[in-house]
Amino acid sequence: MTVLVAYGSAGGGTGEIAGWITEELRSAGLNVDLSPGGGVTDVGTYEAVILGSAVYASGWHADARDFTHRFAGRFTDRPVWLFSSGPLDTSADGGVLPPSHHAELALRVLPAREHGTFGGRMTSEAHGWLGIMARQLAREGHAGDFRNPERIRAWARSVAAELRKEGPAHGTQIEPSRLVPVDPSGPDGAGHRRREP
Ligand SMILES: Cc1cc2nc3c(=O)[nH]c(=O)nc-3n(C[C@H](O)[C@H](O)[C@H](O)COP(=O)(O)O)c2cc1C
Repeated sequence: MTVLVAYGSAGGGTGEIAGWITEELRSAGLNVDLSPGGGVTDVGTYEAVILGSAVYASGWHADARDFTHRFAGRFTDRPVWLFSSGPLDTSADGGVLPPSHHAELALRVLPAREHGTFGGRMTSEAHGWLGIMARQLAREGHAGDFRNPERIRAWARSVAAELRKEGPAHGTQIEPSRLVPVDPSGPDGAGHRRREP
């Protein structure tokens, strides 16, 4: 089974998380391609996808947003998992955090079966605008690495176990007729959304 791990990351912290997830999936015997979401042009060959993003100002990185819009409605018969990396504290390890509106949209339109939130990382060595913000956040006491590799790796192992148990033929089964168009001119217009029951 070939799995795509795609991500949006400005400072590299979320890219590293995607790398940890990739390692766990490969250890479980899965073939995995790892790529920034913006570089993915074709998802036809993948039997499952994990899409993750850093959170900035309560929203997803452009690479993850673009992936969502580009491939809306393409995973009705294949499983998708989502993750966000953001909080600069340990709140993500303390319970389920609500998804951002971009993650909420991706859950509906890809569609995806689950969204997990992991802590983020902000270091004052970041360059450019990130560095300026990071130094500001550091002054306010928010800088640090709040990612939890063990929790992230355990999450990836549970995804791998689900994939191996279900096999390639059993994805998130949503009939195309249950997808209805949304206004693509709207701020979150992405082609389709799941029809309300
Ligand atoms: C300007 C700025 C805004 C941020 N806004 C949020 C936010 O709204 N919610 C959140 O959970 N984390 C927020 N963060 C924290 C980032 O999501 C976190 O640092 C993340 O690990 C960055 O990932 P990256 O290194 O892959 O870009 C913000 C960080 C910066 C610098």
